[in-house]
Amino acid sequence: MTETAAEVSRGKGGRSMAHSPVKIAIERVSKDFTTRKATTHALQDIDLQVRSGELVSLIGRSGCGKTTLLRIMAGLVPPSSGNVVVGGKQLWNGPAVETSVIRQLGVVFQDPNLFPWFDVVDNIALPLKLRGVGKSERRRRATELAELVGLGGFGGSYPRELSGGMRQRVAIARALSCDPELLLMDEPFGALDALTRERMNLELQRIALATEATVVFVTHDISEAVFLGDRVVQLTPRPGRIEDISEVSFARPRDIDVQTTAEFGAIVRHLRHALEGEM
Ligand SMILES: Nc1ncnc2c1ncn2[C@@H]1O[C@H](COP(=O)(O)OP(=O)(O)OP(=O)(O)O)[C@@H](O)[C@H]1O
Repeated sequence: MTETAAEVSRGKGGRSMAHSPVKIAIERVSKDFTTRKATTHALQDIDLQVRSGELVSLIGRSGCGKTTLLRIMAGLVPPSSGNVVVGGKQLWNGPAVETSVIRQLGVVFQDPNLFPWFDVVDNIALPLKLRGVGKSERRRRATELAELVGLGGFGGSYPRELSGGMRQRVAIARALSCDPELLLMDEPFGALDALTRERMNLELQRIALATEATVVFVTHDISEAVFLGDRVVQLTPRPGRIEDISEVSFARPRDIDVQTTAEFGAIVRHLRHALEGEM
């Protein structure tokens, strides 16, 4: 972290996670993809701890391995080496995942992946259905979550009747339906226009504070990363290694106007220079 960014992160009176327990620990994780033609070294020796209730943004140039790292954390792609420990339990056992750990996770991708023939409530309730929760209880919970993500009154609407931002809210509510302790998000707002994205950033912050979820958030957008993150983790180009971790200590809830402050600008500039330095 540069001196400027370090100075910015001190003295803002933001929340400190130093004493919260570690929710997810990534320990010397490396990942190679081997195809018939070549081997791609996607990630190398990633060490990162995210504390309970913390919101960590993950940035880096295209192809540096952000999605791969998130998918390893989500139990979707096994690491080639290293460990992922969630709430003290090992996620990966060779290529197999520990299902009790997976149950602590909620995952949101850029594409909301909703079922077109289910209404909002049924889309949100799907993970509960898969876990055998009874119909009235899952509809009650899904309706509550629809309210939480600002979709009160849209429970009976179908995905085709919703805007992109509303669909993404459904995906977030669905990810929250099983009360995940850890929310993993891969460019969830990447396809939205700038204003909707700004609103969704505020919503996500509100939801994260309300649910006390720990969040890891992948984005290409430096301002979004700084606005949302307690820390911004930057990966190097392939193979992805941790290049920089910047602390962002603005108090929460953050107002969108924080982006106009000199301190915010200084952190964004620091990260932009670090990314440009990699070219
Ligand atoms: N299933 C796969 N098989 C082979 N190579 C893969 C596979 N998945 C990812 N890769 C390679 O791993 C590297 C990292 O990809 P990844 O999608 O994680 O990057 P990223 O940082 O998320 O990129 P972007 O910002 O463009 O989404 C890339 O070189 C990619 O081609």
